[in-house]
Amino acid sequence: MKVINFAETNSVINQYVAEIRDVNIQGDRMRFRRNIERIGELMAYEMSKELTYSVKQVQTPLGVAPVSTPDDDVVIATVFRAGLPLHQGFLNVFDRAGNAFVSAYRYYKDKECRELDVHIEYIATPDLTQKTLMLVDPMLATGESMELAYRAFLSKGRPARLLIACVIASRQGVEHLQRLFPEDDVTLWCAAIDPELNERSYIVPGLGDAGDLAYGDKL
Ligand SMILES: O=P(O)(O)OC[C@H]1O[C@H](OP(=O)(O)OP(=O)(O)O)[C@H](O)[C@@H]1O
Ligand SMILES: O=c1cc[nH]c(=O)[nH]1
Ligand SMILES: [Mg+2]
Repeated sequence: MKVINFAETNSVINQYVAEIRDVNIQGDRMRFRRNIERIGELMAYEMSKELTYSVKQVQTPLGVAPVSTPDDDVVIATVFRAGLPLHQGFLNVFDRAGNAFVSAYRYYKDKECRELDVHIEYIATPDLTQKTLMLVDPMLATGESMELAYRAFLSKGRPARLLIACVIASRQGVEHLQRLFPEDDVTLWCAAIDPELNERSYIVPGLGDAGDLAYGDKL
């Protein structure tokens, strides 16, 4: 798997990442969601450069203009709930894309919250056969949710290409995906890679719980 980390490049993405991490700013839920959406828009733009293009002749009122546009049949796929603002950012760019969703939640098996399981309960997707699948989820912590989501989507057709995007990844999550995708035909785009997971499998320094920050506490 190839890894592209936008934190290694100077761009305005870093400003949005700073704001979603900042404990004094992230409490503004609308700003938090919109910042993730904006990161999605910018990532989608960068990822659009990796698609397959061909020249089409476009009839203008005054003549014919050759324009190189993407030919990929894109499906944007995400994981409820935290994935929704990132998904929207991608959809703002690839506005004709298909859309796929799974619900996955991290479930602690013990009272001390040390043993984690991920449950997938709901899936809604178009046929993914021969599609360019963009799997987007803001947090890549252990990597379990991303792997299970991918496996669930595979049961609905084998895509021609897989592109993965997240906002904050942990080193461990990246290594998890590298084991899952040893070939260079899959690329992971992320806005930062953090060094650690804590004992509850949260990314450190990370930003906290992305789903709660975007949509509020849950029981
Ligand atoms: O790599 P992992 O260890 O599997 O963790 C990553 C998952 O955690 C977040 O979802 P969460 O389970 O917090 O659900 P939520 O979106 O409902 O808050 C995030 O959106 C990922 O799906
Ligand atoms: O740090 C983390 C890990 C998983 N999910 C989150 O929202 N944050
Ligand atoms: Mg969460």
